[in-house]
Amino acid sequence: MRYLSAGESHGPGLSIIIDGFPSNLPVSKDVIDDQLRRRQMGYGRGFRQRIETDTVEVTSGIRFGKTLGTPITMNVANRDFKNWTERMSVFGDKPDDLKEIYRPRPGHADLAGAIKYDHEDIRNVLERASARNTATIVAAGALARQLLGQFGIQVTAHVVELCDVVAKDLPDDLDALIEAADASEVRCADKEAEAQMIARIDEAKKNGDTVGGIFEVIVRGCPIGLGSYAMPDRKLDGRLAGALMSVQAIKGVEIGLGFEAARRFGSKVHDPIAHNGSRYLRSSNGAGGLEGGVTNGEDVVIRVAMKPISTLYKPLPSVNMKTKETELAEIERSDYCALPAASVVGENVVAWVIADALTEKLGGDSLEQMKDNYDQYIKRVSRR
Ligand SMILES: Cc1cc2nc3c(=O)[nH]c(=O)nc-3n(C[C@H](O)[C@H](O)[C@H](O)COP(=O)(O)O)c2cc1C
Ligand SMILES: C=C(O[C@@H]1CC(C(=O)O)=C[C@@H](OP(=O)(O)O)[C@H]1O)C(=O)O
Repeated sequence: MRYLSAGESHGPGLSIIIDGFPSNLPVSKDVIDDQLRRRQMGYGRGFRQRIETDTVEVTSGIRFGKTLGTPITMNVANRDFKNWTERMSVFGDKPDDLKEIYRPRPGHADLAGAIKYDHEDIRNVLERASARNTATIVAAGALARQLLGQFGIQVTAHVVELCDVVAKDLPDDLDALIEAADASEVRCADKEAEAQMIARIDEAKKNGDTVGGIFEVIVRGCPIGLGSYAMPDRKLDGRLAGALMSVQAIKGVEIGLGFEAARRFGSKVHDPIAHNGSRYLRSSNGAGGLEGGVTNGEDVVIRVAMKPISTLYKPLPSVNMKTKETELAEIERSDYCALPAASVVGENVVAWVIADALTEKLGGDSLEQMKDNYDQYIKRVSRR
């Protein structure tokens, strides 16, 4: 499966075209819209989310609520465009009084993008570099989740650290963990930590500053054998890390114990193998469900680090690219913290990659063929 996405943050809208999705999968617009709604939420978001109420418009690839196996086109409108019609006009003339951006914001694509694409007005860079684009990625992930649901695979995420606040008291049971995260304004299942996290966001806002943090994505129900060790680009750990790292502001991905594994002896890292009479299982999951780039039947567990939002209301020094004078960086309307939203993006990105690996494993033309092949495969697995 693959996709191409397009769209500027304050242009008319965003689009995504998905290719390779199997046919005959019942899909619901409500499920997609619900994921889009979740992506907009979270304490610390800026004013933009009060303007937008994201919903998807599907213009190809689905008929009578089922996928056709042909390219699926999904569009998400930018409600804010009505406030930008002249400044973001597609074919109109540039307004004489247009305020252009010349002072790149550290942490953004502004400087490198303006030089790379020969843009004077940095808006030409930031419009596409913006994380607004994650709305379409989430829409694709929301379709993928519906495919995964047919095979009992569930993808969830929750916030484990925000700035220097660490969630400690987390429920062991996954359903309870997710219920608590869903009820939290910062998607953190530890109530005490949640209050401190909210305080950190308030502190950042008060100081014209921003915060990031870490979220964890958990995939339950993955069969053993997704991905492959045979070629580097088929390794599922690399594909997951690559997809997550391509999300705006994501700067680190750990699978299982991740960096902690490097600090321990092997005997305290690797997961002993047992058999309970019907299947192989592990007494620990330091590998995070992936060995050799292949799922091993345990939960896939990934931790993802997001840097603090780059636009600072109390800006850092920059350079005016017109005059080369030292000036403060541009201020663009901005979030203070988008970690809860990023965790929803992460969930959906992971859902996409796992669905891609599943269609690869099972043959992805129709849901029926996938199901037949899944049943056969699971039978074979149970005989090993
Ligand atoms: C959901 C989400 C919302 C974001 N909101 C903002 C924002 O309001 N202001 C901002 O400066 N950066 C925001 N970012 C981060 C920037 O888009 C990102 O840092 C920038 O494009 C540079 O890319 P890089 O951090 O991946 O290098 C957001 C990121 C995500 C995932
Ligand atoms: C629009 C979204 O996020 C935007 C991501 C973003 C950035 O620089 O990445 C900057 C802000 O844009 P604006 O200046 O329009 O408020 C965020 O609001 C969204 O997530 O829907």
